[in-house]
Amino acid sequence: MSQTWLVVPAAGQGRRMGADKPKQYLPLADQQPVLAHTLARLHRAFPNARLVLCLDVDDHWFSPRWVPFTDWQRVAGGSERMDSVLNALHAMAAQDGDVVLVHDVARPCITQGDLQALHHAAATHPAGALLAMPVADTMKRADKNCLSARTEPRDGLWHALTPQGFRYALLRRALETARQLQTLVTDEASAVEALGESPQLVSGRRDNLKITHPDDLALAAAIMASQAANTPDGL
Ligand SMILES: Nc1ccn([C@@H]2O[C@H](COP(=O)(O)OP(=O)(O)OP(=O)(O)O)[C@@H](O)[C@H]2O)c(=O)n1
Ligand SMILES: C[C@](O)(CO)[C@H](O)COP(=O)(O)O
Repeated sequence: MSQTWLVVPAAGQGRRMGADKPKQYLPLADQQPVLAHTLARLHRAFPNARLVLCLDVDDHWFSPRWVPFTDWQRVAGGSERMDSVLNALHAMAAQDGDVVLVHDVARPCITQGDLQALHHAAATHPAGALLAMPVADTMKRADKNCLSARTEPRDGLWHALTPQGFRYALLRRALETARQLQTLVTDEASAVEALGESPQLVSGRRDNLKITHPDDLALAAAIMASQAANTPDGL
């Protein structure tokens, strides 16, 4: 029986947020930090999973009281998100066939339904899977003066979200290859695609917000309040 692993990249500095601490430690609903909310949602879906938490080596905000998992470890983050994830993969005592879900700590609004749907797709599709949502807006290409140069075709365009899930051996090979080629990837699926594989797109909720800019905090809090009010069996 393969094990499920959760890798949570949480070593970012939150520069675009511009706060006095990394955004994963900013208070959200009931004043718990973003990190605590994200881990609670992951634990509700996968209470027996093994958690690998990527934290900056100089992180002095983290507290283990926010980790509900019994089986967890922390690893040092890297200079880029992909380095943090690869550090986690190198620290895991995983089997090649284990399922690894990678989820941004900055996405606390993730729901149980999306988590279970993604996990099933990652466990059944050989090239893995990622939550994503089809582009619904007209897409513009800006020039250097922030003028609209042209409209990009949006047919078949999706926003990549997280979690993204893969068998351990495939994900480790993909990220190690990206590093060897000095290719900077901003998500795991990019590295897997570069191997010639095609991960499954799993249509996810549009409220799976990545907290990035200052106004995202109030938006995330509003989403979580709405989810709590409209999901009788919990989130
Ligand atoms: N070296 C890094 C950079 C990012 N992340 C994590 O990757 C996720 C997505 O990254 P992003 O939203 O860009 O977070 P930051 O890098 O913190 O934001 P910014 O780019 O504004 O500094 C976040 O959960 C972040 O903590 C990480 O673990 N290690
Ligand atoms: C992984 C990700 O959330 C998918 O959209 C995104 O690529 C993270 O990018 P960031 O620049 O590290 O926030």
